[in-house]
Amino acid sequence: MTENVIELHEATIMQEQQAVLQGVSFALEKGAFAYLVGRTGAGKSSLLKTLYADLPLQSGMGTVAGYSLPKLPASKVPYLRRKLGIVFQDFQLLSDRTVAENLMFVLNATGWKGKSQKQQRISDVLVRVGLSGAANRMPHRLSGGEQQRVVIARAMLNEPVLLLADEPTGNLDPEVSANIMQLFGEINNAGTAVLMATHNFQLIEKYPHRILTCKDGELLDSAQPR
Ligand SMILES: Nc1ncnc2c1ncn2[C@@H]1O[C@H](COP(=O)(O)OP(=O)(O)OP(=O)(O)O)[C@@H](O)[C@H]1O
Repeated sequence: MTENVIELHEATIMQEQQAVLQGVSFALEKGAFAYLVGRTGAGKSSLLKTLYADLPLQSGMGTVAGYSLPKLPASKVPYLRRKLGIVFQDFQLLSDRTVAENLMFVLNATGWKGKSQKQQRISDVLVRVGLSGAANRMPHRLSGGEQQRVVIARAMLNEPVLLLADEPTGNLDPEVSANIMQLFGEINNAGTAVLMATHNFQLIEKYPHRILTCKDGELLDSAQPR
């Protein structure tokens, strides 16, 4: 049986009291990779926010990582987020802490115990993103691409089943963007599903995957052409 990490059925994606997308139905299987595209304001970020329960799902059905979205109580949101890795365009690292301290902050906030286990996990994720030497550096001393790798390492701390990325290469030059895409590919090959919003069609051409398109208030799916 295939497991889906995302299932939406006839969902309406809302901002304030306005419907941004209607009749949204799609599933993303465990370990799959899909892009989310569409013009500015088409609803990509709103859809992602709904998936990580930053916006409520008020109409339609939806589950993410096994959590049912409609009426998800606020007390359950941290448990859902622990199953997800979330990566944004602007790096959002704590600027007054080292790379390792940024990662430790998340481990402490998500209930990890044991100093040596935590240090080991930090070391493992930094190796995975190719930054094993950066643990004691301050974020602003790193390049944009390196900072984004730290953000990806942070997103991987709790071994998410799903990585949600909103314009993760938006501020990076083409070569660094390609490196970040290769890293997403490795993470995906290791079994984490990825849903990535992007405007970068060169990357999509170079690394082809299923494409979900926000258009005219609907979500179109390259896997289900009309
Ligand atoms: N916080 C908010 N409050 C009210 N409306 C919002 C809010 N954020 C976005 N919107 C509106 O929701 C619609 C969808 O915006 P959204 O940010 O999801 O689009 P997007 O496809 O991610 O765009 P971009 O590519 O520019 O990031 C837009 O009409 C936008 O003006």
